[in-house]
Amino acid sequence: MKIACVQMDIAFANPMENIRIIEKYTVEAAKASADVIVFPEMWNTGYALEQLPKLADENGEQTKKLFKRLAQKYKITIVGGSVATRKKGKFFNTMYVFNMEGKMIAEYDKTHLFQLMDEHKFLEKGTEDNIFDLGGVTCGGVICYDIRFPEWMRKHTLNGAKLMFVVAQWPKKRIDHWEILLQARAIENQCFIVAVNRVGSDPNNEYNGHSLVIAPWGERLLNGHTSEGIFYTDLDLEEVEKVRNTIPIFKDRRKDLY
Ligand SMILES: NC(=O)CCC(=O)C(=O)O
Repeated sequence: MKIACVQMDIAFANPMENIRIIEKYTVEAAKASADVIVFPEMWNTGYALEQLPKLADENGEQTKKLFKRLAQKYKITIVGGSVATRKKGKFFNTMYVFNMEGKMIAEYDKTHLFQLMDEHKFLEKGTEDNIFDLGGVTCGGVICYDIRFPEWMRKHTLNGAKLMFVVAQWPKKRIDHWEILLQARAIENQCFIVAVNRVGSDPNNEYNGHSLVIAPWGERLLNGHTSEGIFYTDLDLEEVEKVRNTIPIFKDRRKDLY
């Protein structure tokens, strides 16, 4: 599975410009024969939370139309980062996943809202997990702050996920937490993690990428460091079973105790 990780800058409060960037990177990934492309968190608006009433995507319609068209045209699966949406008058931070036939296979609202960036003042919490199938591989997807909740990632791996996608706008000042938490989540769940963060800045934060791909044994297969651009990785998903057979944590865990 060849995966394209898009470590992009995000134009603040400018969805049209961000759509242009998304399309540009999708063309580039298709030319490189990637199977899957992954975008960062809230790529349509950035953290322009106060402007959501005028900027949020109503029922995600604009994003869904875009992803359907791009997935079909370029024959690529889209793990769509996340976008600011409005549903029934409330705002959410929503991930959409489209397969290469252009069919939507997942919709997930971020479940843990990050108070330090004021999400709780503007957004609603999601209530469902996020499991989907990519060519016979069970995958999961979470958003940024969600990775601080090991129980949430564990729930996805207990439900079969062998590959977890993480999309983020994780600021530079806590980038060491990002790297350590992701590596721990991969090791403790014995799964692949593909984690995409943005670069650039907004009025409140600076972002320095460090998109990571981590193997189930914990090796870092890719680090986007600080550059803006697209990074590719090829995953051998059989690694998951090998690691799970070597140290069988899913068999050894004490369901009778916790
Ligand atoms: N956008 C986010 O959820 C940021 C999470 C974050 O920075 C953290 O430290 O956690």
